[in-house]
Amino acid sequence: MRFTAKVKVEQGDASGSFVAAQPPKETMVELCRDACGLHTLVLHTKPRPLALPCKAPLVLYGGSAAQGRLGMRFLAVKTEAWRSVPRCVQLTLTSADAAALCGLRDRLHACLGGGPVKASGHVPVPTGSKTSAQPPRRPLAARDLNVTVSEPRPAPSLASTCFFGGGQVKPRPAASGSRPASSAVSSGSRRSVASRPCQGVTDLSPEQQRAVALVRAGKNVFFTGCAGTGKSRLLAAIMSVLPPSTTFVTASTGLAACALGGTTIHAFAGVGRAEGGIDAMAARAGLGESAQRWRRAAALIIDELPPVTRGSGRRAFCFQSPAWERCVQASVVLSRVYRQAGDEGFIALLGRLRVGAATAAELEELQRRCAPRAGPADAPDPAPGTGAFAPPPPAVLSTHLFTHRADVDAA
Ligand SMILES: Nc1ncnc2c1ncn2[C@@H]1O[C@H](COP(=O)(O)OP(=O)(O)OP(=O)(O)O)[C@@H](O)[C@H]1O
Repeated sequence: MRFTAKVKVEQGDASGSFVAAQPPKETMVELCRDACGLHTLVLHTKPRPLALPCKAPLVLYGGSAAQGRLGMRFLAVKTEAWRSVPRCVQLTLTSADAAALCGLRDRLHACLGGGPVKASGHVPVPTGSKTSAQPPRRPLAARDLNVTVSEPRPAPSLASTCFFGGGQVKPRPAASGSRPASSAVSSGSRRSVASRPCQGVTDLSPEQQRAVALVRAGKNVFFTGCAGTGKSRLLAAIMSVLPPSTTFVTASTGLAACALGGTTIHAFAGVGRAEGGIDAMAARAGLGESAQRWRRAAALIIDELPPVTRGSGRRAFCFQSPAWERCVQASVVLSRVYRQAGDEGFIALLGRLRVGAATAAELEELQRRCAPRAGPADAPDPAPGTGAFAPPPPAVLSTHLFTHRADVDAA
């Protein structure tokens, strides 16, 4: 098939970030087959045509084709015109001839082995091409996301980070030994690890170095430790040895993800709110861009692993799941406390707090050091937005940050 449309071409680099865009131009568009039977989309641009092989991975955005607009994204393209590196190419076709756009959409969808085209929204194309000589890739299946949670066992830790390398990681070469020329890490909180300088790995403690070595070896690693044991610092060191284009940094809550400059694990996985059971989640994860993320990921970092629950079920940590045993190949517990070094009593108290073993006297002592609240000590928290809220004198008017939309709505 052959027709004319206004075509906007955007090019991305190998990591999928767009680096160049050409404004929409009236262009002859042709869908043809090459000698091997592979469908190729040819844009008759000048000085030479651009031929894009219609094989996986290709994502169609066909919901607006009937309104005269069709989008598509080709990943890992090597073309005659751009010989050097694999590219991501995104096309936006607009045409008064909506029938032609719908026809092209349906042909592409069909020739890639797709099912019926949805009337609206993204049209994800299965990643196996019937016409390609390559064997089709296995779609993501429920077993890829098997996270069945078992009966809880005693929780070994609270704040923790998990790294999944899956053996495919190609780490950056080992650090040269000197610290990079950038500012030092601020102590205290897990503020923006992503924006922190590359830590280098030589000034790490032996246990931190062991974790980095395991990551370099492509193991799936879990690391944890009390407050101030250098988890954030270790995470920064791990991130500095991994290639950013294939490393995905996630956390279980939006707040923790923001601090890392990453996304929530749900957003990365493409499972929405993780509703509808494992098969439904796997189906959602296998669509469009989330499937591409899964396939591109050589390393996955998950920071903060709070206990989770399904409905009114009992809360359980992910390391209490049988899937944990299958996935995690090494655990590292950081034992040396750096931040509170020298205050053994406080370190011990933080350790007990972490496992819920602090005594009533210790909790009282901590309460005593908190800023005073307005009103009687046992009064319930005033509800914001009800007019009952009064800033506590002499007061620090605090900002409330919520990680869940429901809490914001309820606040
Ligand atoms: N190997 C190390 N050598 C010297 N100082 C270190 C080392 N590792 C961590 N630190 C310092 O210890 C302090 C606490 O580190 P970090 O914030 O990484 O701990 P954390 O375990 O993430 O703490 P929290 O659980 O409270 O978030 C920081 O000031 C950090 O620079």
